[in-house]
Amino acid sequence: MHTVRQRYGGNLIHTYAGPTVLLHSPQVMHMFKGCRREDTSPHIYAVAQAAYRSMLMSRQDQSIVLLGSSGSGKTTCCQHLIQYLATIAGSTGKVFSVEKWQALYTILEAFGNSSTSMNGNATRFSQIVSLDFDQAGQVASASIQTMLLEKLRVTKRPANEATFNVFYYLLSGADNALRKATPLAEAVASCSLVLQPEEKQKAAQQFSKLQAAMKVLGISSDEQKAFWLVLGSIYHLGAAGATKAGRKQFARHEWAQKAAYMLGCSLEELSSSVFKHQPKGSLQRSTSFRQGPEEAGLGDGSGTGLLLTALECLEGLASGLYSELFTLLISLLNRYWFTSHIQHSLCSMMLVDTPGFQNPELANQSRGASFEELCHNYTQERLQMLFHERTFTQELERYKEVLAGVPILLPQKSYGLYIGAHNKIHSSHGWGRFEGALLLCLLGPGQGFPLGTWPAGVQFTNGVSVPTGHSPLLRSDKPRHFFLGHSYDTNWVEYDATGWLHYVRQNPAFQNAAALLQDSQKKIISSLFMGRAGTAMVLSGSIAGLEGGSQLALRRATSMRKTFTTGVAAMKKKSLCIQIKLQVDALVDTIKKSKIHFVHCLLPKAEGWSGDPKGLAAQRISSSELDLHGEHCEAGLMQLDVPLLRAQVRGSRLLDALRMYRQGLCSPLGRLAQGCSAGAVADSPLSLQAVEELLESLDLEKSSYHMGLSRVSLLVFLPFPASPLGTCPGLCTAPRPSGLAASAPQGGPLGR
Ligand SMILES: Nc1ncnc2c1ncn2[C@@H]1O[C@H](COP(=O)(O)OP(=O)(O)OP(=O)(O)O)[C@@H](O)[C@H]1O
Repeated sequence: MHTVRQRYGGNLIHTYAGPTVLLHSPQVMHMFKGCRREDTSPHIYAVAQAAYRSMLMSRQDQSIVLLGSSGSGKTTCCQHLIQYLATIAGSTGKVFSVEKWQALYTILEAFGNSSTSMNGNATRFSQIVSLDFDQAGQVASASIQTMLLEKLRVTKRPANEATFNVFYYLLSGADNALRKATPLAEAVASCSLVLQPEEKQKAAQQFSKLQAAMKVLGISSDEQKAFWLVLGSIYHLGAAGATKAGRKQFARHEWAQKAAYMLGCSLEELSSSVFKHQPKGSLQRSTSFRQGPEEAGLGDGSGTGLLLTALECLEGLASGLYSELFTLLISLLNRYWFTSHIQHSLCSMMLVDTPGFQNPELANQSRGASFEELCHNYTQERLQMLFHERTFTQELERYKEVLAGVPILLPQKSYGLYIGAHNKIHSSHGWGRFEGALLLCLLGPGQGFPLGTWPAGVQFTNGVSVPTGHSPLLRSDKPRHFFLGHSYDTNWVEYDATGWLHYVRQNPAFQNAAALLQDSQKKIISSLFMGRAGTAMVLSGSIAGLEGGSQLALRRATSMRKTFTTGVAAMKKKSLCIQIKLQVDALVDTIKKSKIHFVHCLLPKAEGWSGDPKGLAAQRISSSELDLHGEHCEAGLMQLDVPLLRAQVRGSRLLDALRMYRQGLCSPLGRLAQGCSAGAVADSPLSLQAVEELLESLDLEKSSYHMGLSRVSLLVFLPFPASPLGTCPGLCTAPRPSGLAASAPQGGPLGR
């Protein structure tokens, strides 16, 4: 029998396997309600509570940023955070019930998730879910902005990975009426080749769930039908394929004809949207885009060709259609959330969930990582950089005077990112000028760090010196492959740069998708897409969900648009690579204006690690960790991969943060201790005043501390008298509630 140990409210709870202890339930939520951060032990509800309380006390926007590897539980945590806030804060007019949030995630998971080698239901886009709170601390409105959708997944993806869930749901779940209304019969028949019977049954159930969720969030049956038509047309375009040589055209016209019918246009119109405006030229390869990249290839993988192949044109339109559909979906979801009480919102809580670190090797895959995976890793790195800035740099800056003379070892910045754009990568390094330029424009510009030196001759930078024999960028012995050391070299990812030139060029067919939908002869399609066109869709294809609603939502949208429209960005935004960087800039700029709470999610186990300690991933971590391979521990019923966990903890710089904490920084109580340990209290009247100000800035009640001449004493908190969770098995006590009720703060709404 295994013992599960869990701390709640500073009290260790013991329970035994047998009676199930729910870590996430309304009962547990109420244990955290109203608590202060220092009263609670680590739990995702504690983070939600701390952010909520901080927002009520300071009236400052808050954000909760989730970091970690793919499959480490970020989206799951995000859902728990929303459920906590929706339950504890409540909403005006009961508009924002937990059921409605569940409906939102059902829809997002259908259209934005897919099965990857690292996660059976991986998020393939980045999102900011914002809750706007009113004077009473209740949710008054909400909105969602999405960016970095992996739209090319509809046309090409790593071998053995799936496209977006919704395709499988639709093709498995469409009933007779829907099949009659949309010519999906052939598509449904061919889908049965892809899915096993039990998978098909599950997908069909998910389709019913999706339809119900769309109804709950106000998406009408006509609107839904428009969605199924566009999805069906994308599927048929894939089956139509494109010619291998000669004139650029569809390979199988009968499928293209069906796609045109579903889109409400003629075959000629569809054909010209896909292939027109393309310079004539010889075609190198072509096949159906439903194959993997290895099979499909990308015309000019050598980096020398400049013409788009017929297949690339087709990929452009199909991914453009999906991108437009996703943008519309987000717009419709926001339409629902904005319906009520929009004028009264005062502060926002932003929940940031992005696809986690991708490393095919962790899933025992021998392929190199793709460009899309680089983009997700880049986003994670930028968020980690933000963590570094907020946790270390700004904290030290804040207490610079107090800490004068106190030795603080600041962890170095991750240098995997900062490749100087102004340096040239020569072809002698094994990968082409274009791929080098691509990497540089994605990872480098404007970072403003001084130059370092890369031993192999390429100059790049990290803001600190590169340790001898180490480089964040290494050549692979495979052609057009390279390694990038993410998370301070704890997560080496091998990339395959074949065909990356594709991403520095505009694909006109992608741009044609919007016009095709707006000009559709099918009213249910054209009215929907025409209706949403305009200023709200300015960044269509990049950021979705910029419609106005509450003042706070408008402010966020304006801030994001600004990132795209000012300075150098405005001139270069036509480059797809720059667009990716700008999307991440917009994400980071938006949350930077708020108080940020970070949640680091850790992957407990990975196929590519635990099974083979001598695997490539293991060989590329430092020797001190190599010694510990094979060390696994059992916690409860789960096998943990200790070396993998250790690498993640190192990569997230959590230990450095804890060290800072021990030195007296990084938390209200820590800051208090720091005031004492630095000897600041008795040194001078000025220091004394600084400590007083410090204490005032913390939300500690005056009665909970005593300030003397040389030290500050914290008064011992009294234990909480009774448990409200008598019915919850295994939980014997609860955290001490603070004097301030979370949903009804003392001293007036949103105030002290
Ligand atoms: N605390 C947990 N305990 C057990 N399983 C969990 C926990 N959190 C998440 N999971 C499971 O792990 C899987 C991956 O979770 P999730 O999709 O939330 O990860 P993620 O970090 O968002 O991944 P990605 O970055 O790929 O989107 C899911 O099947 C989920 O049910």
